[in-house]
Amino acid sequence: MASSSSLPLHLCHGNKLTTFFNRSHAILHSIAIAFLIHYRVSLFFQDHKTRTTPIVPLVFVFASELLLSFIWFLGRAYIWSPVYRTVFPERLPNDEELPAIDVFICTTDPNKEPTIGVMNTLLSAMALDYPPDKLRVYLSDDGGYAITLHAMREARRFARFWLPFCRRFDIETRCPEVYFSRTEDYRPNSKNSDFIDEMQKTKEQYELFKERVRRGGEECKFKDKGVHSASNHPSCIEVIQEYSKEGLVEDQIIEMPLLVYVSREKITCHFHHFKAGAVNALLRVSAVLSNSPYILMLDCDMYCNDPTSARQAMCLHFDPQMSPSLAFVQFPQAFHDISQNDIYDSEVRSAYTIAWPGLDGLKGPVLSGTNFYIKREALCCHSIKKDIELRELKDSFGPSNEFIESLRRDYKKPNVNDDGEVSNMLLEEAKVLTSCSYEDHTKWGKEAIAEDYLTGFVMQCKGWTSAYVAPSSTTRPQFLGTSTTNLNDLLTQGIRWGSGLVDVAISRHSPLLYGPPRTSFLHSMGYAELSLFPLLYCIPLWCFATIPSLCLLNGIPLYPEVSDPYFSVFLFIFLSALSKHLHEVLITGRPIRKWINEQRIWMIKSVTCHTYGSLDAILKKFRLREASFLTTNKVADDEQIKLYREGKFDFRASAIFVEPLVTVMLVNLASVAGGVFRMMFMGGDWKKMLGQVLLSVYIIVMNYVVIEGMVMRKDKGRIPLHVSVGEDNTKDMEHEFCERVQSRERSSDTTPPTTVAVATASSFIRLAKAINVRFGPKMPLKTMAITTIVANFRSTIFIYQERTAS
Ligand SMILES: O=c1ccn([C@@H]2O[C@H](COP(=O)(O)OP(=O)(O)O[C@H]3O[C@H](CO)[C@@H](O)[C@H](O)[C@H]3O)[C@@H](O)[C@H]2O)c(=O)[nH]1
Ligand SMILES: [Mn+2]
Repeated sequence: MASSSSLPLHLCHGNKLTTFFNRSHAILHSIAIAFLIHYRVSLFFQDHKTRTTPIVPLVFVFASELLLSFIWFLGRAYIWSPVYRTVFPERLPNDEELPAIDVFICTTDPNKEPTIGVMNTLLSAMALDYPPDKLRVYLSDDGGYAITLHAMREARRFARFWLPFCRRFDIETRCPEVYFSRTEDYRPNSKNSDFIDEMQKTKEQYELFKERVRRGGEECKFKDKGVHSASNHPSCIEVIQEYSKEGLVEDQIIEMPLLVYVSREKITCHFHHFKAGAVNALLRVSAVLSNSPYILMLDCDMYCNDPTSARQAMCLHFDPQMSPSLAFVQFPQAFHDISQNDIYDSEVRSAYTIAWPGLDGLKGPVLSGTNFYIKREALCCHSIKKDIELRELKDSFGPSNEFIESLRRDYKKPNVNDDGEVSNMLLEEAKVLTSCSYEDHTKWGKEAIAEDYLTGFVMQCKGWTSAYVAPSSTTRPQFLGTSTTNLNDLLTQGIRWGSGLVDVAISRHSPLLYGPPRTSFLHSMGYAELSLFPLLYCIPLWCFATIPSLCLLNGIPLYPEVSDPYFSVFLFIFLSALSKHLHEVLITGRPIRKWINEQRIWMIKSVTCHTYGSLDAILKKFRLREASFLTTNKVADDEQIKLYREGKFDFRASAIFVEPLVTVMLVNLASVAGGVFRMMFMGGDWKKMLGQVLLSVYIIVMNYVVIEGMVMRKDKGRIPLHVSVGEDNTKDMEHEFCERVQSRERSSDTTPPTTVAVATASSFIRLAKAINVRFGPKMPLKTMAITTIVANFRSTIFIYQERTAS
């Protein structure tokens, strides 16, 4: 592939100064950690008679310190040699030389993913600045809803107005909803009357389109109600064709991408692998229909915000040095609904500004589920050589001859005639390819061929590389989606991610074990950080949130005395970690407030979704739990948006999320109060306890919003006095559990504990209930085991309290 000029298509640069600073900091911090380890280890070797602290809390705290240090160490991979890329799409060769691209869009549930939104994504992809005969857009509808198919036909009809309009006036915003909802910025030359006319006309057509979808939606609802079920339906594949020529000049030919609706077969009892399964089905269908060498993957809410993204990606795919091994070009996930304050860190800043550029400097970023241009070859058939046996291929890819043929052949044009008609034979084949049983006894089901993080990792272990292109300060984000901007959705999504990542961490593909011979150690470290962070944050953070404070309450010191030189080691590590984070936030151009928000949400996530996610993964490993995929809600709730914009936490979240927060807060508040009381009136030694006081105070100050939600706020988003649980089927379980706890409480012979201890204990019960609710309905026995452990933890505290008192 020849470039039209000798100028490079892209540049790749690092930042020497920042890298030098980061590496120096890493070394300094490591030395401090070495001192810490030395201090702790020597404590263990001390004569147990002179050691004032009991061994159990010490072991927990030391283990937590080690875990946090370890995950910090893994994260150094990101700062080691990050790179940033600039692309020059204008230097690409002529359009004739550009390769074809299949665009995959996945949707599943019109109730959570409004159809108009999905169609906007579709239209924005159709309107990409790329030769239309080289774009083929596939929409996978996992629910198989008639409304989606209907809307797609309407979208094609509207595209006859939208596409020419965008091309003629070189419109940058090619998502119609966004374009028409803007008041200013009707570029390019708003004064041009021709433009105004066209714009008005297109706008009218857009309104008409929405109206038709809405009306059709009602009819479809009726239809869908009858025989249809989202988890049980036959496959349906349709190449969307010309609707009618109404409203158009006779021989007006508008070049349009091929548009295909795909709904794979679903049978209730057949496991369908969620999005990964949908993508696999798309891979097969598109192989027999168009077989484009490149694929763009999009979530249904991720619209193309910069029409040049395809050309940007080609700048890297055309680079003769990178191209042979380059599997995919990843663009960041950016969101259109992020507020100034962003209390939940919905933009996931650290991933897209630190981790991805960091990995890009090693061997390439993680496959992020959406917004990437990938080589088809890298996804399924890189190992195909001409002499491979047909039988072998069928064992891997299933019985379809048509599909296997596609592995060896380059399609110059889609297997569709000019009127958009496909032969019946091919449609039948496509149906076979999307049937539930097609994957049986093949590699499709076993090797999760399309499962973002793992797919990317395995690919890179096979020698493929990837590249990351973030928008510069002067260019637009390439894609924009809907983020999770309320606590419940955020943490629910967090459970799924945590569970998926830890899944990999405890599998045979665990990055540190599977990676090193196949990919560099640094690169494996980066991958390991990503897969382990939910697990390696939740354990230490639970420990730090409870053990030091409970020890403070009981007058047990865990950290060196203020006068001890080792105290400064601890202080240094604490401050060094915080200031490094602050530095990172500032160099990525965010305000200090962002740092506070990230610290807070890090703690909140660790004790909630990371905990549940890790638990989920571990239980799945032992087959005690089934995989699940709760689709993220993309419907905006005004009340929620209002709270998010005002920067107020929305605690109307499931009890399983709110309970742990309340627990941790109560424990720490009680401990600081009790600890200070002890020091002032009971002759405690403040010098020994200062570390713990500081830690608890830090937790309380950072999570002040929880206290505010508990006692100060009066709006709907506050934490209700009774965090009631809405799930009916868990009610009985919960009731039974409460009974048991209460009867045990009644029969216990302990003397009434202090009010502080009651508060602590009762919040542990609430926590136990929360865990019970999450894991209850599916596995009563195991849940009981877990809850009993937690409840016993509570009794342990009681006993502990009594012992130390006497
Ligand atoms: O059974 C399913 C479930 C989901 N989806 C689609 O998968 C996409 C992602 O689902 P969403 O609920 O939006 O999840 P998010 O957490 O927002 O998505 C992030 O996390 C996913 C992995 O958990 C990645 O696959 C996504 O690309 C990434 O954006 C959506 O288009 C869905 O329609 C399906 O096609 N079939
Ligand atoms: Mn999403």
